[in-house]
Amino acid sequence: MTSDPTPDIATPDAPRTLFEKLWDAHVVVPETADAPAVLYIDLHLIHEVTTPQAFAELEARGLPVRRPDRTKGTLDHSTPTSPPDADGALSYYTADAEHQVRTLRANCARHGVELFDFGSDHRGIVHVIGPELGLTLPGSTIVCGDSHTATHGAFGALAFGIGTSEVGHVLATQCLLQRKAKTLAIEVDGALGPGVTAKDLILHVIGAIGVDGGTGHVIEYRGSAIRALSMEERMTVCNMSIEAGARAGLIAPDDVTFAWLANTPRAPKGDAWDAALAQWRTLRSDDGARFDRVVRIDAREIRPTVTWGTHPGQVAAIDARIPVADGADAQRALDYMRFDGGQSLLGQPVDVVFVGSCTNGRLSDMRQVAEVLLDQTVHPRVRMLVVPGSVQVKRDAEAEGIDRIVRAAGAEWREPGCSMCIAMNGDLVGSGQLAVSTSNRNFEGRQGREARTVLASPYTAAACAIAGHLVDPRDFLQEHAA
Ligand SMILES: CC(C)[C@H](C(=O)O)[C@@H](O)C(=O)O
Ligand code: SF4
Repeated sequence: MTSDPTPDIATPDAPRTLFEKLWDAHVVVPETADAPAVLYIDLHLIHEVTTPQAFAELEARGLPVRRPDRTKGTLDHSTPTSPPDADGALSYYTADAEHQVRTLRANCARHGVELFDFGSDHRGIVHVIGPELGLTLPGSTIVCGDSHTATHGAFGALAFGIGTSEVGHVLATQCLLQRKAKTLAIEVDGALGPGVTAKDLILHVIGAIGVDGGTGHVIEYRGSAIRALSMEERMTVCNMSIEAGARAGLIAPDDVTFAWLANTPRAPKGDAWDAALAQWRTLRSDDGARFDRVVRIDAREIRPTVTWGTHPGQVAAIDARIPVADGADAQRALDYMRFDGGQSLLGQPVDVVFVGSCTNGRLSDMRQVAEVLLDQTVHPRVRMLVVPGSVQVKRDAEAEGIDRIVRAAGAEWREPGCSMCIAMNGDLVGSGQLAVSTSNRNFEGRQGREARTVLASPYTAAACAIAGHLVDPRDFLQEHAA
């Protein structure tokens, strides 16, 4: 990795970065020394966890939702991933979980907001359904009361995760108060090796820049390795921008983006599509545009990468040794993970494997898992859950027979939702158990009390499920191919 800061000089007609173009196009009132800018928001996505108080605030002030047509709701965090019983009843983990769901349903009905409820073909994790429906569009501003809203930046949308009080502001005004962020270009060049995925790339990047490496910045991912990624892989990368502390992540839209969007139900059609496309093609950083900071990464150096600690910056290549603690934080992480510095990651026993989440719960992730699980058996010690990110992902995967491959291997094929990524719905990792997880956070207790999380790619997760311990997915994929 190299890092060369560029001077912060801007003239009115200077070439602009993609972030600056998106920013300029949405400023309603420019920022001053005393006040942040007022930004117009094109799309507000909402879910059951961060909206009850926001709607209550609206009610208390007697305000309507300003743009119900630009607000879309889904149920994902607190939802069971087991199917309804014979009477159609769902088994919620807690009364609170059920209450959140009922509250969002009532709020959406009262304010005329479309909700992708149970029974809807469009329900799923908020960051999976926005893109797959074609709600997430290049050049737009998107907010959601959820930190992984950065995912939508993969389409060249400026997408911020916001807090509950901001959710209230956006519901009431369709605007957001924001200070302009700095820009960080992460240039990844070269080709990824076989068995090395977008997840490994982003874990490697966060390891290189640190969990606060993006603080105060909007990251634009650039370079030949990024251009070569599929749309779903780009979402995996942008999704984890927040884990590097960034306000948002961006990838300039290109033909890969446009081809993906052309197949979505709600993207513009006909003449509106042609007009949109012409505008979308201008959404790139101009040659010579200045970034506040540039970091360069060589994709050829990236190996399958996992976390060994308790934040997403504590990473190592799967075939490397766990680092020896270089301070109290690292030692605490090692103690929590019950790892010794200097040990090999390979061979560490695994109890649970979770495939899903807004990072890796899309069809291509399901396909990679099926590729590894085909004609194999999950190790008897391991509980493996495969949770599609949306109803559509589940249907598409089932149409390809992926559910049958998953079940035949002895893994569970569940209903869509956030599930074990955050364990709010009762899909928990047991105390002290080691989980290999395709999600994005490995904080203490994230997947259950004293649960130990190793973040990994779908290939790595599936290979570990079969082996019953941490393995290099490349060995597995090679054996398979042979
Ligand atoms: C529940 C929600 C507010 C939270 C977030 O903001 O990200 C969750 O999605 C997470 O991943 O931790
Ligand atoms: S899948 Fe996980 S990270 Fe994504 S929105 Fe749900 S809880 Fe948050």
